[in-house]
Amino acid sequence: MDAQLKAFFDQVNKDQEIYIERLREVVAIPSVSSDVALRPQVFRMGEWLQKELKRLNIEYELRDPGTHVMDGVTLQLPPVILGAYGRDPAKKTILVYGHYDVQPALKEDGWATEPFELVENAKGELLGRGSTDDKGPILGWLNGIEAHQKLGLEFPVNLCICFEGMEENGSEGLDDIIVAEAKGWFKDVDAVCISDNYWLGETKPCLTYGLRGISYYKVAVKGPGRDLHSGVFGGTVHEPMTDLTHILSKLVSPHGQILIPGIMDDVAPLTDAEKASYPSLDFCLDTLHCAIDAKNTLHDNHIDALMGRWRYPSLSLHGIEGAFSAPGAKTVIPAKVIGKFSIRSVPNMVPEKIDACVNKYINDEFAKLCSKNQMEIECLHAGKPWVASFEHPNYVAAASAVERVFGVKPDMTREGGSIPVTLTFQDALNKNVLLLPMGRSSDGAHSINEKLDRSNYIEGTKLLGAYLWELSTHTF
Ligand SMILES: C[C@H](N)C(=O)N[C@@H](Cc1c[nH]cn1)C(=O)O
Ligand SMILES: [Zn+2]
Ligand SMILES: [Zn+2]
Repeated sequence: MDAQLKAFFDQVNKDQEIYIERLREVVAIPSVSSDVALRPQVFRMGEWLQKELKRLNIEYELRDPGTHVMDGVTLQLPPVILGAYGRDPAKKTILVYGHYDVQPALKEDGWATEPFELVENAKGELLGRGSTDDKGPILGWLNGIEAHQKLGLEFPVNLCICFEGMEENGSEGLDDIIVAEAKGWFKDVDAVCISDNYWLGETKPCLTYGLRGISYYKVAVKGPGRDLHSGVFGGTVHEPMTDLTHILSKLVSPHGQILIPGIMDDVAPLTDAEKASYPSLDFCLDTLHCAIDAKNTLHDNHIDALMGRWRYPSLSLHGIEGAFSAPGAKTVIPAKVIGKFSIRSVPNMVPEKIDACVNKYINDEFAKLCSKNQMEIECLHAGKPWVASFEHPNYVAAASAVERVFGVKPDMTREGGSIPVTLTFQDALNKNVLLLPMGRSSDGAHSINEKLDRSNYIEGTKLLGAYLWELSTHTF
């Protein structure tokens, strides 16, 4: 295996410019799943991937997740792409999942460069929406296959692929497809790997065994039949913005404490073993400050900060649709406003209980206002938290691969973000799931100036390949 891996690593080094051009091509496709106008671009990105699978002789089929309603419009959901590279019964079959949709991005949000044009800066950062989340990692798997083909090297495992285009928008329809394919396309799967999260810091790779869940809400308040002049009507009407901001201010304290009764009841207690696992992690407050480009952290020690990030729930306010947000001093009373917030959940919280607590509390708080406006709460999507066993050979193989590529043992981490489908894979396939991140903590996923460092992309491509080689030597 050593000789094959060396050849593979050399090939990846040699082809790095090709990989970067490939990343440039996919970043240029604005596959934003949460934007009605950009939905065709998500399909375009799916087509790009299908072409690539064909080029690499990867057998594939599409699954149609159906339609959904977004912003009052019925839309076709982008296809789930199922691939199979090799079906040799003598080899292990590893399922890799990734998503080809991205978060929204506008230059005027504060990007230094055009978000959908890949730019490499002097620090070797590849800037562009989706570079780290999750187009770079998806390409990492495909680049690895290409490198093996160029070398005429037999692939060490059968690779089963599941790429979806709705992860950033609730993975609508995917759970049903996974359950339906558990005894179909996924029937031979031995283990699952997802590369869609980030290192804890800047230098040390990690393996991730936990994710928070997410329950995403919108609260709409509507009053007058149209927007009003605040000079003419201010002081005469119940203003929707006033009601909404009052409700939003009751959800979470400025110190991050969730104020909804019952929400914290099911949070798994901290065990001694878990407590003991924090000090050895390669993480400090400076790492966090560097990732957020500021020092306004809630906690004054890194262990509490980590716990706040991945083992306790949090509630974030995201925005208000319909509110005046342009420059200038428009004197409007918006007729309808929609507040957006989400709760990141942890073991043993369940979406149904979260939903019951949120609905009761917001209805009670709105009733206290005695407002003549109308208020409606809707959960847009919900996914459960996930924690796996990292004793499994899937993790052992990944740890060996990290040592081969980076010369260090990885940290074992959890993640504050959510990939709801992770738990579905674990439960429906009854197989171990591993998160093997490619990018760094400072990559700015979902934020402005998202990037993937050239070294993370290239070494990460080696890591994904080395992991498959390591897996081929384990029995499970
Ligand atoms: C961790 C993963 N790369 C990610 O970004 N997941 C998203 C999923 C999501 C849910 N609603 C919208 N997006 C996240 O954690 O926000
Ligand atoms: Zn994301
Ligand atoms: Zn992602």
